[in-house]
Amino acid sequence: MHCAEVLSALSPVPPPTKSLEDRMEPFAFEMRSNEISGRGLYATILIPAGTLIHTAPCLLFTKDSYTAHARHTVLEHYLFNCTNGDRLLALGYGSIFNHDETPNVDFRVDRENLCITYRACREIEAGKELCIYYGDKLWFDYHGKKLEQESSEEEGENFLSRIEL
Ligand SMILES: C[S@@+](CC[C@H](N)C(=O)[O-])C[C@H]1O[C@@H](n2cnc3c(N)ncnc32)[C@H](O)[C@@H]1O
Repeated sequence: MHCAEVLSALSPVPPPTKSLEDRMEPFAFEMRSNEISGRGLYATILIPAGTLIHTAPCLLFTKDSYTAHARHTVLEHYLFNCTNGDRLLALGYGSIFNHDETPNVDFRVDRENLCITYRACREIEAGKELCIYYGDKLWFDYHGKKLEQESSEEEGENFLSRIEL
């Protein structure tokens, strides 16, 4: 018996059922782009209400580092608010959910564990875009609606702020 066969007999490793590429892709959604809202996430299967769709690990920007640096960069439109003024940048697909005023995905900001979870808040048909609610003050044209002007004190207050655990 060759050495490799002995090792294989001692600790058999089941062959992978999917290619590495398939295993790295999300299961229930895919990313697509359009000219109006850029990249977004779309259901590839029927997603039942309450399904955990994604957990995004996050990078922390303290309130001070946000105020001094991040708010002056493209990150301003990607950061999620924490109740203490800190901000989280969602990694993975967490920053790709677009906004809808009747969202089909709810999110929870978990400052302690530095993650954000996204759940279907109703049943979502295959092909539908997965959207969250950013808040009342939008900084982009939403279906032709007038944009709210930001005041300096309020800047960021309603952006991507939802429920913090
Ligand atoms: C958190 S990012 C979402 C991902 C973004 N679409 C991308 O390609 O990076 C927020 C940005 O997406 C765009 N966006 C999100 N929801 C939108 C909507 N309903 N209509 C138009 N643009 C939207 C805006 O440009 C906004 O600044």
